[in-house]
Amino acid sequence: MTFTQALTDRTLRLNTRLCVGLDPRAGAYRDAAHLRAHTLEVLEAAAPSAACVKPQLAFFEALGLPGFALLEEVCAAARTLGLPVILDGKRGDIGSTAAAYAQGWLGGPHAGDALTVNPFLGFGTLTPFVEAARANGGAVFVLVKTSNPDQADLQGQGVSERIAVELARLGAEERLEAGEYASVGAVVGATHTGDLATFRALMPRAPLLLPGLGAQGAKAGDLAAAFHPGGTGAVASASRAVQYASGLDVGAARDAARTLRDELNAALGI
Ligand SMILES: O=c1ccn([C@@H]2O[C@H](COP(=O)(O)O)[C@@H](O)[C@H]2O)c(=O)[nH]1
Repeated sequence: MTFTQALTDRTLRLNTRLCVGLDPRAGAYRDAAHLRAHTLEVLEAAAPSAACVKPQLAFFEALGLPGFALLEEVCAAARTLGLPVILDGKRGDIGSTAAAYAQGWLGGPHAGDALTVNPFLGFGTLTPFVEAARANGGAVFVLVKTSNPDQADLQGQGVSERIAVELARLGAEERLEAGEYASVGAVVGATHTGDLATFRALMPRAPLLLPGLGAQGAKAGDLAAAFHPGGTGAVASASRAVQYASGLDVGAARDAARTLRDELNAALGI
């Protein structure tokens, strides 16, 4: 089963459109062992409410070698829990270096099922990522319009729309059954509620990753336009609002994930 098939399958089977972000912040813990234990506990607690999990590579890289070991553990635990893994690395470079990133993060020892990718260096530089994703049954989520206010500095002037059109073109290369999604997805901030319908329409076969739920102010009730009827085609992501819902209380993380899942479903009338 490919990443997008697994994501749709879990979305419908568990009735959840929530992506749980894992951003383990070293400063929140006594030591590395505490960080490791809490991160794995949150993952397990939130999993029943999650369609997928999104470890943010920056927080693992910041830990040095033990961070890579923990990332492998997180990916293995996610697979045991049946959770597709989106690595949030926002990689992008000239083509030959992009190929190395793609090899490492979509096929290497720390590989996820999907990777976030930065298109700033040009559409041609997406090719190694797309090829690696397709070869491995994985996916890429390309930055189209990020959730942060500063995105307007560079992503205005129709730039996001141009990226979306290119992603739709790439997705159209794939032979898909009805209800299936392409291996080329898009990151669209959940904070841009007024734009969700436009991007959904521009990229009909692309899975959408909507970060910004919770801590960045986006509300589950405002995201319905990103989904197809039946509640497929998108996942909304929350990291701090789950992992640190109430300090390091794992029960609160479990409850927060449940609440966000239910709020997303309520917005869709599901
Ligand atoms: O447009 C984007 C793309 C990625 N992110 C990442 O998602 C999480 C958000 O964390 P919260 O705690 O839910 O705010 C974080 O890892 C970002 O790097 C994003 O926020 N916006």
